[in-house]
Amino acid sequence: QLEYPKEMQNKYIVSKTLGSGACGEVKLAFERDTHTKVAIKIIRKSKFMTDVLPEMQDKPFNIETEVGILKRIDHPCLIRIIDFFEGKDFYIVLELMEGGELFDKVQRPARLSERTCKLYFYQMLLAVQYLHKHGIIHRDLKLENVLLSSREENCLVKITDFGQSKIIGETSLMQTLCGTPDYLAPEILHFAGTAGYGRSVDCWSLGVILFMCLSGYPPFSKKSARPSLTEQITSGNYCYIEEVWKDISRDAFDLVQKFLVVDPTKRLKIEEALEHPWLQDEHMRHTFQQLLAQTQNMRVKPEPLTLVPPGRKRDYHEDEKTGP
Ligand SMILES: N=C(N)N/N=C1\CCCc2cc(NC(=O)c3cc4cccc([N+](=O)[O-])c4[nH]3)ccc21
Repeated sequence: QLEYPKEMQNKYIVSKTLGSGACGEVKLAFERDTHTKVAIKIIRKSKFMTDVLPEMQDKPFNIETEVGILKRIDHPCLIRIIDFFEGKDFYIVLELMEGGELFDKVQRPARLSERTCKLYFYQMLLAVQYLHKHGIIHRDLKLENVLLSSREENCLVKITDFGQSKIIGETSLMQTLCGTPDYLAPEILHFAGTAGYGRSVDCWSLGVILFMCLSGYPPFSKKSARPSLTEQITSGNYCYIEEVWKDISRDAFDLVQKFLVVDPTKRLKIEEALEHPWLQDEHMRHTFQQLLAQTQNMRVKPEPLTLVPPGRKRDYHEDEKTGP
C-alpha cells in the first residue's frame, strides 16, 4: 500500500490482484466516493531501461502516446481509461472487465462455440475498424489483449494494451506524391505501391486470433520443429488438423484463410471481413446490439450508496421521505 501514489490512494482503495502480465499486474480497486469497482493496470517503469539508458530516466517512450490514445478513443469494444497516476510505476485506472482475458477461455480443454467466436470476433473487427479510421495501428493484437466484460458467454469484448501502437498521420511520401513526378526517382514510385500497408499487420493478428478461438490451438508454433516458426509464418504455412476443423463451418475457415495471407496487399481488409458471409448473421448482430443497449443504460453514474450513519436507527418511514 505504501508504494501507491497518495492522490491515487485518496480516490481508490486498492484490493486483490486480478491478473498479471509481462509488464505488470492488474488490481481490483474501489472508487471511494461512488463505491464502484474498477481495475488498475500497473505498468512497471522497466528497470532495465532506466538502469542502462539514463535518458530513459523519465518514462518508457510509449506511456504518453499510449495514455494519449486511451484518452482519445471512445468505442464500446475498446478499453476505457478512467484515471492515470504516475509514482514508482504507472497506474492506469480502467473499467472492470469481470470476464478476464480471452486467452484463458481458449486454453485447452476450454473451447468456444462457433457462435460465441463469431460474436467476439465481430466486436474485435469493429474495434480495429475504429482504430484504423482514427489512424491508429494496434500492432500487438493477441488473446491476452482481448478482455471480456462479464463471466457470461454472451458479453462485450474490449481490446486493450496500446503499448505497441503507432499513429499513422500525414507522411512525407504523401506530400511528395502531391507534386508532379517529373523529377521523381522510380524507387519512390515503387515504394509508394506498398506504402500505407501498416494496418494490415492488425489483420494478420486477427486471423491468428480467429484461428485460435475456433480451433483452440495456434496456427504457427514451435512445437513442430520443422519448418521453424519463422518459416511457417513467412510461408503462411499454418498447421491444419482435420480432426479439429471438421466440426467448424466452411465459412469460418474461409475467413481465417483470407486473413492468413502472406502478401499484405492481398490480405483481407477489415471492411471486406465485415462483408464476409460468416459475419452476415442477423442473430449475432442483434445479440451485440442488445449487449450494447444494456451497457448504455448502466453508463448512467450509479447512485452513490447512502450508508446508514452508525448509531442512528432509521424508523421504517424515513426512507419514504427521502424516496426517489
Ligand atoms: N502494456 C501496456 N503498455 N499497456 N497495457 C495496458 C494499458 C491499458 C490498460 C490495460 C489493461 C490490461 N488488462 C486489464 O485491464 C485486465 C486484465 C484482467 C484480468 C482479469 C480480470 C480483469 N478485470 O476484472 O478487470 C482484468 N482486467 C492489460 C494491459 C493494459
